[in-house]
Amino acid sequence: MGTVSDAEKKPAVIFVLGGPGSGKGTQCANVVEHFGYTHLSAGDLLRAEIKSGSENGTMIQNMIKEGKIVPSEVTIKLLQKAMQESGNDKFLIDGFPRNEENRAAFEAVTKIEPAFVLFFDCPEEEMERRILSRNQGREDDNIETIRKRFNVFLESSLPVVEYYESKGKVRKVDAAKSVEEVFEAVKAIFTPKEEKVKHHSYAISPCIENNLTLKVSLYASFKKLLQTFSFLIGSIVAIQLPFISRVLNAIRILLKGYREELSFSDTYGPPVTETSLEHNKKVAV
Ligand SMILES: Nc1ncnc2c1ncn2[C@@H]1O[C@H](COP(=O)(O)OP(=O)(O)OP(=O)(O)O)[C@@H](O)[C@H]1O
Ligand SMILES: Nc1ccn([C@@H]2O[C@H](COP(=O)(O)O)[C@@H](O)[C@H]2O)c(=O)n1
Repeated sequence: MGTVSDAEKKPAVIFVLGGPGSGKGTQCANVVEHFGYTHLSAGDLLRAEIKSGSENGTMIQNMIKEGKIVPSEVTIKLLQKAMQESGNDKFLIDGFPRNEENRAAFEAVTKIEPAFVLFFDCPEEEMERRILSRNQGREDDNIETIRKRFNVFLESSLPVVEYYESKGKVRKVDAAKSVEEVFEAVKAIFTPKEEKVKHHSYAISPCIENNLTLKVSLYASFKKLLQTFSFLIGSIVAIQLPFISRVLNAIRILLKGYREELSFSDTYGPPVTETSLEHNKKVAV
């Protein structure tokens, strides 16, 4: 079996989908910061194309104003160019594929299948509220175009989500919560299973982790040593207990004898020996 050279390796792609204003761009920025992906927003690339004064600029501008979907070949070329220029090999492709044509054309042209689809699920009223207070000067952030975009999302974009759902590739997030809460759910999706078990969801830098591991293993070794030492001392004391008590008893008897001898000589003069008794007898006679 042949090996795949670096040049042939396909980049990892995650499609980020959800209704207009569901928070795709906001969360992609967080994922970039934490997980090193490159964020490519199809909408941003199209808006940049208008600004660049390209021949497609006017057509794109009109489509965006109407909330319509720009032909796939235009968007896919912009995405491919941005991927090549990024120098990265893992991408969050935000707001794409917006319809079945986008999806089929991307797979046919790039031969890339997404690793998964990150889908932000948000009620329409919440999305509308967010877009109307976005204040980024976007031509399509007005109530008339917003309604059109919602219809396009329901009719053309949701079927793409359903397609990937049938392939088991959709990771759905409740996007109606706060930015922080949504990111907690997103983080859980991007954190590999073994990491979650290892760190209980904490992200510890490898340096701190190594340091901690070293300290923990040193402490464990020291504790083991201490346990072995006290076990040894305990065993010696237990085994030698009869001997030790005999020695102590002997010492006690010796001391007792010595004490008695001392008190005898103090009260009655020199200790009574056979010779002195004999001497006393002699003196008495
Ligand atoms: N969880 C959230 N709670 C409240 N406001 C949010 C939340 N997420 C994003 N926002 C705000 O809502 C607005 C839309 O968010 P964002 O631009 O990320 O959405 P989007 O899905 O990328 O939209 P679009 O598809 O229209 O580009 C922004 O002003 C953003 O600050
Ligand atoms: N695949 C796409 C993505 C976007 N568009 C057009 O851009 C508009 C804004 O998109 P956002 O993702 O920034 O909300 C969108 O309404 C479309 O007109 C597109 O054509 N194809």
